[in-house]
Amino acid sequence: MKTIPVTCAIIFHRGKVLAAKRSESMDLPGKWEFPGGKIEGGESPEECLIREIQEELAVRIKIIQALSPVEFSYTPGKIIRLIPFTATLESFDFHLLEHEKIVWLGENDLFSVDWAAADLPIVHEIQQKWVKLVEQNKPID
Ligand SMILES: Nc1nc2c([nH]c(=O)n2[C@H]2C[C@H](O)[C@@H](COP(=O)(O)OP(=O)(O)OP(=O)(O)O)O2)c(=O)[nH]1
Repeated sequence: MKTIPVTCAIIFHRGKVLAAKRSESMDLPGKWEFPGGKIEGGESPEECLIREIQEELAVRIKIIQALSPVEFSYTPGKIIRLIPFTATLESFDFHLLEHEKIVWLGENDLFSVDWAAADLPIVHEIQQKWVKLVEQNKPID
């Protein structure tokens, strides 16, 4: 069984988190996710995530903490290991280079988008820890 490690960023800003809609040209078209991507040879999960966010959204992030990884299989013989990290923004000029759109979700609308199945346990974890995570992922002025 092949396991593919994929990192993703839960980006907090002003008490909300960023969700991104996968475009028609991506796998799982139309599903919502936390932006990120597959780990490439030799890089750490954190290096991968900083690179992916720059490539997909053209912003810089600061990684704050790891959440619980999720393993999920969409196709027989292939498991995705989704490795989430919370993060804050270090630059703010978004360009959607791959996704169809982005939205900022607050505590009460976390489940208002059609999440990719692998993301659901992560969204539950965020909801459970919401107040603490918002506090821990505030930029220091
Ligand atoms: N980035 C990301 N991928 C997710 C999430 N949830 C989820 O099931 N996936 C799946 C979708 C894809 O099958 C896989 C990640 O692939 P990707 O297409 O984002 O990775 P990548 O940018 O490195 O793309 P590529 O090498 O295939 O071009 O993981 C998520 O929250 N973020």
